[in-house]
Amino acid sequence: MAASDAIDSSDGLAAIRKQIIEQTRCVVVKVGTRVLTTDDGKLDLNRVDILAAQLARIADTGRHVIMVSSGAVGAGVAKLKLPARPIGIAKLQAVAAIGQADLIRAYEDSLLRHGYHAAQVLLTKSDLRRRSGYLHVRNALMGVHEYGAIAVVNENDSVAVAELKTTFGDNDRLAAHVAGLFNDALLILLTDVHGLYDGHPDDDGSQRIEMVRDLDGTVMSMAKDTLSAVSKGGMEGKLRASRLANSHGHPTIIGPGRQDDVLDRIFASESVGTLFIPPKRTLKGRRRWIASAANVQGVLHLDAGAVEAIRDKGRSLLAVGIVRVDGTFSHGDVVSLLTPEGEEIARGLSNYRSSELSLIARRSNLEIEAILGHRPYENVIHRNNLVIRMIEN
Ligand SMILES: Nc1ncnc2c1ncn2[C@@H]1O[C@H](COP(=O)(O)OP(=O)(O)O)[C@@H](O)[C@H]1O
Ligand SMILES: N[C@@H](CCC(=O)OP(=O)(O)O)C(=O)O
Repeated sequence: MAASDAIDSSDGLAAIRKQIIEQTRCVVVKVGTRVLTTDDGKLDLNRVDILAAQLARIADTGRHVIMVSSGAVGAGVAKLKLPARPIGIAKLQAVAAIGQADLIRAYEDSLLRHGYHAAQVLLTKSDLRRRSGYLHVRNALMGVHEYGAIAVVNENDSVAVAELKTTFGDNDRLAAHVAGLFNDALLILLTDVHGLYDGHPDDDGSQRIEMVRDLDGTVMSMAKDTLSAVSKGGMEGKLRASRLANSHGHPTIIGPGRQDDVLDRIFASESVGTLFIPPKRTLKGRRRWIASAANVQGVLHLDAGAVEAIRDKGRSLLAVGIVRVDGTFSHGDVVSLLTPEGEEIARGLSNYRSSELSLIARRSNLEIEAILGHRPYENVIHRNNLVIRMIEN
């Protein structure tokens, strides 16, 4: 059972926290560059040590613990004594590769003092796009846990060219995707503030929000980021990652990474950071992958009748309701479904490739065989392979 199935959000805050911790079997902790860097720009080995001790205590309870750690670029800049982060992608990639060695060594040294090995896992989003890659990453992370080690994940910066065009990728989001590989997971995003504030964190009147039940536009608008050279995602990125994790059924906590006992306190169910509670209805397994991890290969523009059929009546998608097909895709690829107004309402696995779909769009099932010479499927997307609305990028 996913944690969210049993969380009654009418309970008091303390009871909800307790219930979430009791139900958590897998913990994904993400720590940002700001938390891991000392004032003089070096990798903060003391902070790694403090976090490692707490990760080990959580792992001692039998839970599957995964650390997603930024800081490779920062560590590389410090090691090479560069005056600032380089600008060009190739140089950034090289600096990340050089700094990653220090980062993983710091985790290995610290975790080993508490009886755990660190396992370096470098991922790009494309590793999760194919269903087979998604399952392999999950199996590898399970294997690391079964060997009694703790995975330390970072984006594979030196090869993640697509994500790197303008900036480094976003580890908050990567962490939400990693949590999405498992059931009963809790995502913890550690940063340099105490959680989400209801105004700018530097304003005296701003208050920490303890719990968010519905991560809607009003909550999103609380992010007041002025992005720095050090971190790229900002609070908005953390909120998007929280919403993604929530859509998988995973509670998320944005908490203070520089508080020495932050993880111990979270696992003692204390009111630390901001807790985001998932909705009761969430996605599982393959449908979760379709909605958020898979690469979208094409777009189907639907007419109003098709929108009504799939959204309101729970039907499969038929060719007759497709007005236009964009993109080049194969049978089994994930496509995005748009309303006549251009709004994305669903994603699904197409039974037909794009060249076939362009020919049979707007046509009834009776005509398909005459056009294609065969009709392998009754529908273009079966309702079991269709995810309506609960889409997070
Ligand atoms: N409403 C808000 N509440 C708290 N922090 C906010 C808010 N809006 C923007 N921020 C900023 O978000 C920053 C944390 O995000 P980020 O810079 O990405 O950190 P990290 O390196 O830890 O990933 C904080 O330092 C803070 O200045
Ligand atoms: N992968 C990069 C960090 C990317 C990232 O998301 O950074 P941050 O916003 O500090 O969590 C690195 O290790 O430097």
